[in-house]
Amino acid sequence: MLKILVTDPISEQGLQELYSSGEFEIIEKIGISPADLLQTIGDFDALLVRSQTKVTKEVIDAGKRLRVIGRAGVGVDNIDVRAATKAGILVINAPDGNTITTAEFTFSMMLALARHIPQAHASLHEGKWERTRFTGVELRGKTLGIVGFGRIGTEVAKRAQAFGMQVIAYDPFLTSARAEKMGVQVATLEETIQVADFITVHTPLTKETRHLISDREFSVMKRGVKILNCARGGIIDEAALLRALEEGIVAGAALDVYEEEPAIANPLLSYAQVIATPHLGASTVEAQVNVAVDVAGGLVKILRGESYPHTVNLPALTPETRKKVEPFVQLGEILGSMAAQTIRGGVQQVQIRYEGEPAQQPADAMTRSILKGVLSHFYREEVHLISATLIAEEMGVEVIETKQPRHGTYANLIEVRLSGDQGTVAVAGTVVPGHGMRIVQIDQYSVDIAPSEAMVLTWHRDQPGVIGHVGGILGEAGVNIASMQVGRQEAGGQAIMMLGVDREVDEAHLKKIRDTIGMDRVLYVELPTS
Ligand SMILES: NC(=O)C1=CN([C@@H]2O[C@H](COP(=O)(O)OP(=O)(O)OC[C@H]3O[C@@H](n4cnc5c(N)ncnc54)[C@H](O)[C@@H]3O)[C@@H](O)[C@H]2O)C=CC1
Ligand SMILES: O=C(O)C(=O)COP(=O)(O)O
Repeated sequence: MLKILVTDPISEQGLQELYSSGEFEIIEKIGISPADLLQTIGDFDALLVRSQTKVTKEVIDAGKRLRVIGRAGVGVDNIDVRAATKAGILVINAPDGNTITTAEFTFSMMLALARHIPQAHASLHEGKWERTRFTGVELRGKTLGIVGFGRIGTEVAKRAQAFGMQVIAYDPFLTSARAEKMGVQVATLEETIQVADFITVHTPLTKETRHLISDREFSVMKRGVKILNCARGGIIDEAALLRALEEGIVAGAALDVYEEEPAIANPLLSYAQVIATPHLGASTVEAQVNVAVDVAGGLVKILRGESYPHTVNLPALTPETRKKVEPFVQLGEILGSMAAQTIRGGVQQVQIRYEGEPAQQPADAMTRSILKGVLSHFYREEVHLISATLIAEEMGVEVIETKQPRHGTYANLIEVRLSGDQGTVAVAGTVVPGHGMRIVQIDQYSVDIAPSEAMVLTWHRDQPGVIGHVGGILGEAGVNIASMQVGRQEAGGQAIMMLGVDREVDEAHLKKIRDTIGMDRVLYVELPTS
């Protein structure tokens, strides 16, 4: 039975999805220590976390059986996604379930910041009645700068507009058409933070967004600006925020997330102008049910071999697109594998040409599959669809894709051309509806043969008797020939023979074939046909 480890608090309703399927053994070890996690993870096929568990490279390396990591929420910065990708482990999340909750939370923080509610509450609890000390400001008429205009940023903008605020936003993916539709001004980061009275960040934490707001950015802000971070600790440089508070640039900050969590000894917490919560943005009953149900459903699907839309390290396809690309994904791996087994020496470049039908589809899944087929013959470890692109990049293999409309015999065609230190090889194939895959070209030779799990390829001079002779040797080896195809450019010239065989051919008999008169090269290849 597949085993799922749960290490952060996940809503019961989500876990119920897993338990009720009856297909998995579920072990809950909430708050497991990093050392225990390293000890334990090796027995599990899936890991389910929120933001507390740090899924480091060490954890991933120790997760020998791990196939999928599920994140009940949005941010995956607590997971070493690159290491997971390299290891062929799928990372999935649940980005839709906590958007409204987090937007509402951000807005609550903005109101609290504008009206000093936490400070006034604390003062009254201390027995003080300080009515003038906590005079605030209205949101109406103020400008809100939103950095990161994705799901949450967009919902925060809608709420701000309802409060009569002007919204200016910076997001590299925000088009002016969308901004206009939303009634939002699109701007650069600098413009956004320069004019805003309130600034809120809603990007993920990545290499690019770490310390996106630092000393330089604080220096251009309006004096007395109020700033919020309900996204991720580290997007705002905490040391720079401290300096900006000291200098009076920032009049107030609302923080839900910190560079280090739990943020027990964070110096920012000693500032009266800083209001702070312990990473509560997504903590509502509704959001926790939503994300847990979504991600648990995703784990079930992935472990059953089905698809789930929110894959972090593998582009997701709609069911219709998946149906269309699936045959080409299979063909791609076979072509890649065939090309890799026929090229002499190593591979430095993979050129892929999609023609006709596959050219109309997103190439990613097909390209990954081709790379898997190619790299599996050169890489020391197993190559997965998830890891193929990253491994090609790490091996320094250049990948070039081209797409073109149908212009020849075939309604669909994929050509894989490999180049390396000792030469080039090109293999092309097509999918014939109702008849399956066909290999239709090897280098300069046109052929037409169904790929089979085991094949013998010979390059020889076109002359009488070769086919019979090779057939005789295979017969002597007890190897049945299931299919055969010969290609040549001209009578008596160079030719190729491709034989689909029912089982492996041993080295001794391959050598006998090699010793046949006129034979240039003989290869036994195995293709990933199943
Ligand atoms: N405090 C909490 O409990 C919660 C925090 N979050 C955090 O909020 C983040 C955003 O969540 P969603 O809006 O759902 O994600 P999203 O993916 O819908 O939006 C993120 C946006 O940031 C933009 N972005 C990326 N790099 C950028 C850059 N360098 N500069 C400006 N914009 C950039 C993207 O284009 C995208 O539009 C999550 O990644 C997570 O870290 C999410 C939920 C709860
Ligand atoms: O979804 C996110 O990115 C969050 O930050 C929520 O984190 P949590 O699941 O509450 O630990």
